[in-house]
Amino acid sequence: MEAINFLQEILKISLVALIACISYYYYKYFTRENPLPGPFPLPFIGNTHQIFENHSFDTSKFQAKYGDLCEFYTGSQRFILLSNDDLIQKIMKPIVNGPFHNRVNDDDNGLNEIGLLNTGLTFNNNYTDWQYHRKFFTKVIMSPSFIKQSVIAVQDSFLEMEKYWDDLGEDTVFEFNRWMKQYFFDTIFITTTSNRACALIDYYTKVTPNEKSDVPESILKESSKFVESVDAHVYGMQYFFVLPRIVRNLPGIKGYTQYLKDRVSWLRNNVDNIIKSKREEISKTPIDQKLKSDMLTMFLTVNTEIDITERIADDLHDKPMSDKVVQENFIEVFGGGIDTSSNSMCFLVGFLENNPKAKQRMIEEIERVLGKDPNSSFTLEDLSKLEYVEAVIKEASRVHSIVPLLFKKNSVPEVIGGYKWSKGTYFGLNIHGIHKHKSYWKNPEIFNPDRFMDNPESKNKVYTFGGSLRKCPGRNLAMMELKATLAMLYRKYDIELLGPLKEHIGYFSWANSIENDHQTLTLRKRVAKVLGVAERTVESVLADWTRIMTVHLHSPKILGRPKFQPDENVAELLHTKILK
Ligand code: HEM
Repeated sequence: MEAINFLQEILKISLVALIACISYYYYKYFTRENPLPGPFPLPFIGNTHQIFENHSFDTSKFQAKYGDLCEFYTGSQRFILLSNDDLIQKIMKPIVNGPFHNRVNDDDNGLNEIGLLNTGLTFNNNYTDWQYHRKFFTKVIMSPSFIKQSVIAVQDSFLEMEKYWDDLGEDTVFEFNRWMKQYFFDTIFITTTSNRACALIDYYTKVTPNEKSDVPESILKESSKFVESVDAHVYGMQYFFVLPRIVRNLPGIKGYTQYLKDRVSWLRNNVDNIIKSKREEISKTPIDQKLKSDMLTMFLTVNTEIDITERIADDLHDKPMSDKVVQENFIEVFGGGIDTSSNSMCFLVGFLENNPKAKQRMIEEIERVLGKDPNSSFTLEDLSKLEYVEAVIKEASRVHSIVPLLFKKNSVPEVIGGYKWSKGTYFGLNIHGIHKHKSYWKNPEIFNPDRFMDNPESKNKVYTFGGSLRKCPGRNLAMMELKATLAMLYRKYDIELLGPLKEHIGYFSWANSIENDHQTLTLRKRVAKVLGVAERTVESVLADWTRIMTVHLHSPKILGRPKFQPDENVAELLHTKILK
């Protein structure tokens, strides 16, 4: 009897606590600053249940129902949704330490839980730290010399991928999204570390389980886990930011929350090992020998006696970077540069295959600028002449925004949309909605790259890479990679799309839409047997990769300088032996 009474008391107290929480939630809701139209939120979860659809974070329906200036809630966090260009102008201004510099609050519990707050770039609210890290990205990734070097890496990765495609044969059905993911992973890895990641060969061995690979299984497994963990990291950023703590810890969801945490922590440990290997490689390099100029070497040598960064450091940051800081920045490159580029390629192929005229015009430009021989190599200068290809990329990213929603918050009270907002208000910039807004775009639903050729000003209205000082630092690299990949694919292959890509839009689709979906196609070489020399080239490039196989993700055995410098070696192969 006593036990029942006790339980009844507990129940009563819980009920009172629940009613108090709900009352407080709605008290805050009904007394909120500048009430705007928007869906009515539920206690604890807000509108989270209305936002998720098909694994997507879809806010366009709010714009359709409530207009260009409206609101929604995730948990108790309110977001002001801005869906036209005029509303975001002030936020997108590049102002030093400006009022909209940060994306999240200093005390964001989700990002804190997964260790992403105030580290690296994306969620770093400490302006001086952010500025210092950003310098590396700007000086390295945006620099023409880095991009030039990357043009070679992209061509090498493509050659490797083609070799696998050739082996699979023309009637094979390809899951293009998966190939693209591995391809961009390998490309980014080699340009940032000078080492090979083996993601392509790992995927190839997965689709051909009966074939024996030269690469040890342990390395392939490691590579797989690395790719999976980068995915978890990108997805985790959004998951922990958007989902309220109470939802993350619900039975059934909690296990997944833990899985994401475990993967991110695996990634950190693994990157630490890569850093250690690189440190050792650097320390074993004779003083009179030039160090490689990859991004990781720059991070590790800054403010040391062997600094190769040409004084990137400043008075505020005159100490070498700790492994922890290097790790965070290094992971951001992967987080920012793989899904975005591979998803872009999938949408590009989807649009081009459904728009034969645009495709034809693009192929003509590629052949005119790069020459008719589909195997000839090209440079950054060549790529810069591909104006129509660039228009195609911009238009595809307009019709299907790769990052459809951006978050910004104000650090001081600000006026937006005619309302004064207290500091710490969250603004959701509905890029998808702005890219399709009828007031700015004629026939916005139609894929028409000509709009960028006829009216170059249109490009200023596209926010593929965001805006403000935080505009994507990987944009030059990404644009080069997309142009190069489109050129290599379309100068050689006829593509048959076997099914439409589902129209996922929304923030979560940034990482996962293509993962949940499958873009299947077949590839047929247009100029099938012209290869001759080049076919041997592919073989020799691969043979060299195999010889330098001791250079892999993080094995301590690789320490010391490999006999071959993969980048220089392949570059030499491509540019001296083959092209001359
Ligand atoms: C098609 C490819 C890409 C797209 C569409 C894309 C898009 C974006 C967008 C929209 C932002 C947010 C900007 C803002 O808040 O206004 C961003 C930020 C960022 N991107 Fe990219 N990106 C791409 C490729 C890359 C690559 C290749 C890298 C790295 C090598 C990269 C690294 C980053 C980083 C580190 C940030 C955070 C910058 C900061 O907060 O200062 N991205 N990107």
